[in-house]
Amino acid sequence: MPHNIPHVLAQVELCALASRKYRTSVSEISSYIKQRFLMAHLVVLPYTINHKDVIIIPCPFKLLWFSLDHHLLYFVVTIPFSVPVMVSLILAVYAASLLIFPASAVSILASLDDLTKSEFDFVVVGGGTAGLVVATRLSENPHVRVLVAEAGGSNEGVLNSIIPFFAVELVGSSNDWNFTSVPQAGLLNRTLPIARGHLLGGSSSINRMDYTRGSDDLYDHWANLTGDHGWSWSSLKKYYFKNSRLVPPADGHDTTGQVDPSAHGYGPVEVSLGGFPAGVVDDRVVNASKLLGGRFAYNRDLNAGDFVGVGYLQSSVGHGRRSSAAVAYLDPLVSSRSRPNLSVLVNTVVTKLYHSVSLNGIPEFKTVELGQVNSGSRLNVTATKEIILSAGVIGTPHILMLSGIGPKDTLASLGIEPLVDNPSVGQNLTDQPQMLHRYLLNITQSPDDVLRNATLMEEAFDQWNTTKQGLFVSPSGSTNGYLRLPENSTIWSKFEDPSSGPRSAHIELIWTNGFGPLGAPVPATGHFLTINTVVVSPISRGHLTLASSDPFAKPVINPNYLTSDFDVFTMIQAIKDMKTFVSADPWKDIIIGPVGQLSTATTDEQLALYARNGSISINHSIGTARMSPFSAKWGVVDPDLAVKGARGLSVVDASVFPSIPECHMQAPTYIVAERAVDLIKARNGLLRI
Ligand SMILES: Cc1cc2nc3c(=O)[nH]c(=O)nc-3n(C[C@H](O)[C@H](O)[C@H](O)COP(=O)(O)OP(=O)(O)OC[C@H]3O[C@@H](n4cnc5c(N)ncnc54)[C@H](O)[C@@H]3O)c2cc1C
Repeated sequence: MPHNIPHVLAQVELCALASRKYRTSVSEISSYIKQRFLMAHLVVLPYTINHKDVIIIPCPFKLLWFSLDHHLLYFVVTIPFSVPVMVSLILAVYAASLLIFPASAVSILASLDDLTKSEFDFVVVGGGTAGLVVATRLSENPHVRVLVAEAGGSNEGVLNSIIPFFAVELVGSSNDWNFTSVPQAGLLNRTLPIARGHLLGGSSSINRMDYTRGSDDLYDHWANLTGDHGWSWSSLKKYYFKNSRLVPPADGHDTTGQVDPSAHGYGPVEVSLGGFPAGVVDDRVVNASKLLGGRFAYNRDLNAGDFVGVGYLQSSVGHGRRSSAAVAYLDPLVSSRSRPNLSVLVNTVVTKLYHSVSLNGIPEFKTVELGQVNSGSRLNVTATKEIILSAGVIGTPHILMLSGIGPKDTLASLGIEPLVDNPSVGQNLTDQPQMLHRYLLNITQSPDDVLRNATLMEEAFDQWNTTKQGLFVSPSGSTNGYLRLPENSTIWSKFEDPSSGPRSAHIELIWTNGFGPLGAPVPATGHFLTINTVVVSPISRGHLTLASSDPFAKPVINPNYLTSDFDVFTMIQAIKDMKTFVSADPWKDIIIGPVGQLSTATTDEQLALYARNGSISINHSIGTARMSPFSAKWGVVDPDLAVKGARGLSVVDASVFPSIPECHMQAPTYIVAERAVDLIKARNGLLRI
């Protein structure tokens, strides 16, 4: 067959192009394409339309077009003919595509006054981690009009959000909602700051960037809890792959044995290992893990399904810069001036949702009320197909209750008309308590030098600015470990295992070279090792409720940290594990001793007091609009993420998690959002393939 050679050449060309685009290996892209298209023969001509790489793929059987994601558009056309006919057809498709994709851009609107339209197919409330996935994916279809309303401002030029090392500077800044918990009974009545991102990208723009998807047990547990196999590990794999891709660390070091490339996908969020490895700490962590084995055994890639062991931390960082939902999903559309059917309105608070009609006593929500801080003005917009709440674990239940969806008596007591009596709204608030511990090290150089010296700080900044190399390319900490409680632990006589299964952990340890994170005052002398201990499978549950019917008043937040004896026991075990770990041989030449209360707390009673005195939030709250089976009387959304007892309204963010992932939350949030897009498309007749 004369066209065999072009077929082969073209397939190679497609792989090479996609490989360049996704900065991953040609063989990975090749195997992805084979899986995805299942086509034996392809002829491919790549070229550009409106700054987008477009690939024409003639194949023998089909004529259809679809988009793989917002980076690449694929046109698949039937070409059983000669080359001239094929070229004519390609030109025809090109001309048609110019009509389909006119050269205009996504609108980023700075205030309500800039909004010229009042009707959209979908209104997404909150331009955060999940919200931007939903909005950018739904608007891949040029006929679908999407509005995102985000309370915070743009992520553009927010240096602390761009430079990985400065992440912790964002907490407590104007890019943080700066919530505060009520006094915590389990923490000696201390109140705690609760951070949430207040800018495009939401918490993915201010988080520590640890990128962990949790174990296969976790998602299988979710499938059991919700009665929907679609939430299982095997079903969700494609959505995880769709979210992120592995890129080389900023310093380009050889990562063989530090990560499993086959466990990673091809999505827009860039994920990498530490690009400024702290050899003095990292090597010792890995050596101690290999030496101790057992509960501390080395795990090459914690994101490959088994989430127990010690390994190299993966972060949502690419080429020395944070890769947030805004950077990965939205910014490419802005810079390529594409997606005119997507409007993103910033500095705008969603104050309430209104229902239009009630069918069989079930209210249908179509109207979103928009407002601005320090302004009484309000504007209503309509979502003809669906309103999607992606305002996060605090914002989402807050808006639900303001709109009359929540515990009837609470709403009525605040003068809000109860439309859907649902006592689960705002309940089940679950977060992981963490502590930071310090050891004094016997070394002469560390990041602490930079933190206490303005000139070195400036030099490090210049290095990052000019070369995207050096200390600032990574968040602090490049190794972590997930441990299960010992099987013979005394706690098992009192509590059932709250974890998702044997491949999920109870404890996390994170090792950081230096007194970090920034924000804590660094002592004038000395070099330090910081270790975080985290209870990742807590039993304590909190709740959130309205303080008033004023949409700008902050809600009452009670995470109830360390109110379960299980959580206190687990934190104590975590501290003991940390001590065991740093007493291993590889640390002997370097550790002088613990700093502060850690050095005096030895008995369980003293450690419990130390834990209650020192625990803070790791900002991993979930579960305030929990997902439950269709028939369940508890829960806020069904397994398709539609709000129970309402029409036209769904929730897509970390508030729907049916149980707490024993990991960090951004990857599970992205996974939920990527699947949610298909669920929303399916019920609105928008699925093309
Ligand atoms: C300081 C910090 C550190 C963290 N570290 C990590 C980490 O290292 N790794 C990890 O995996 N996870 C981490 N997390 C957790 C993780 O980032 C979040 O769980 C996840 O991003 C939540 O995504 P979301 O879509 O549910 O909410 P968000 O990303 O918070 O999005 C909600 C959006 O809605 C907007 N919004 C809220 N209310 C309204 C309203 N009324 N009107 C309009 N807009 C509104 C918000 O401004 C925000 O942009 C961290 C979180 C924080 C805060």
